[in-house]
Amino acid sequence: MTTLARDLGLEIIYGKRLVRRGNEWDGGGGGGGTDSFAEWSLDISLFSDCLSAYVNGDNSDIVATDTMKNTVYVKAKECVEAISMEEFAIELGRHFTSFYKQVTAATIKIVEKPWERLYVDGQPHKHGFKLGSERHTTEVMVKKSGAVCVTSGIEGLALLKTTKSGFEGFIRDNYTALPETRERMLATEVSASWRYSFGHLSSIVKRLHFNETYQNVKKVLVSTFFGSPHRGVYSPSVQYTLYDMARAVLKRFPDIESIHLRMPNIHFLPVNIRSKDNHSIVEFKDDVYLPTDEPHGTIEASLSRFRSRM
Ligand SMILES: O=c1[nH]c(=O)c2[nH]c(=O)[nH]c2[nH]1
Repeated sequence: MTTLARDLGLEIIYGKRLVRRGNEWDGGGGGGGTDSFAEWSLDISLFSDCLSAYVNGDNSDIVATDTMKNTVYVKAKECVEAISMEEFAIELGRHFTSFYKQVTAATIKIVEKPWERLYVDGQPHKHGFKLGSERHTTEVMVKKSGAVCVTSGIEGLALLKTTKSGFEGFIRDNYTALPETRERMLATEVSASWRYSFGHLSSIVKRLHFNETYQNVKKVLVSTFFGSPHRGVYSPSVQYTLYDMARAVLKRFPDIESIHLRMPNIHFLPVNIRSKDNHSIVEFKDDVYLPTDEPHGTIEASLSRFRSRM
């Protein structure tokens, strides 16, 4: 921030939201190879020394938001091979902060539309995709100094298990109606974001495998939530399971510094129906539930490698 901007209490950020790009990377061979495809929605924010535009109406230090949008397509065109969202965001941040003297930092957020390769009769289709569910996200900040902060994430990872979950021993008072149980359904929609430990563009020397790490983090989250296929794992609360999942990710991936998890507790209510004279019409026997979205519990936490004793 310039001195004048500080005196005015003004912090300047501007950018372009929801820039959408679809990219096909040809597998070669005139349609004979295996094509890749990605559809992304980008938000660009620039921290910039363009005070005069705000204070005097002088636009000479403004990078037009239309130019930001065009930059996305020019940089996309330059990517002749499939690239991860994280690497693309780093490249955009590097461009904005090094090309324009006014731009001190850039934040790029990207959400991927979950197109997945289609399988026909168990065979991966060379150029066919279908829409999946959970979304890969990233947020990258690049500063003019070369400092970089990369987070990746997942949204909408819906998980449900029919047993091996309970909730007991919580505070009971005059307002508590919830029965204790060692047998309930557990359903959630996980949102996770994790921060990588490298902090400077110069430390990014080799091609980074963000897509592979994304897939592997997802696997660790899912397998920790469910446990082994036959025995599963007992969850005494969403809180305990969330912490277990966060710990498993930090343990498995040394280049992840911290992780934030949000796991709503999506309730499936046991159905019990009684007549006016208290005769049971439907009695719940771990079978029929009323699925609900609202209200739901929200359980979240962040775990950081340096503050934990891992
Ligand atoms: O796993 C749970 N954690 C809670 O904090 C909570 N609160 C509640 O009503 N049910 C549950 N379940």
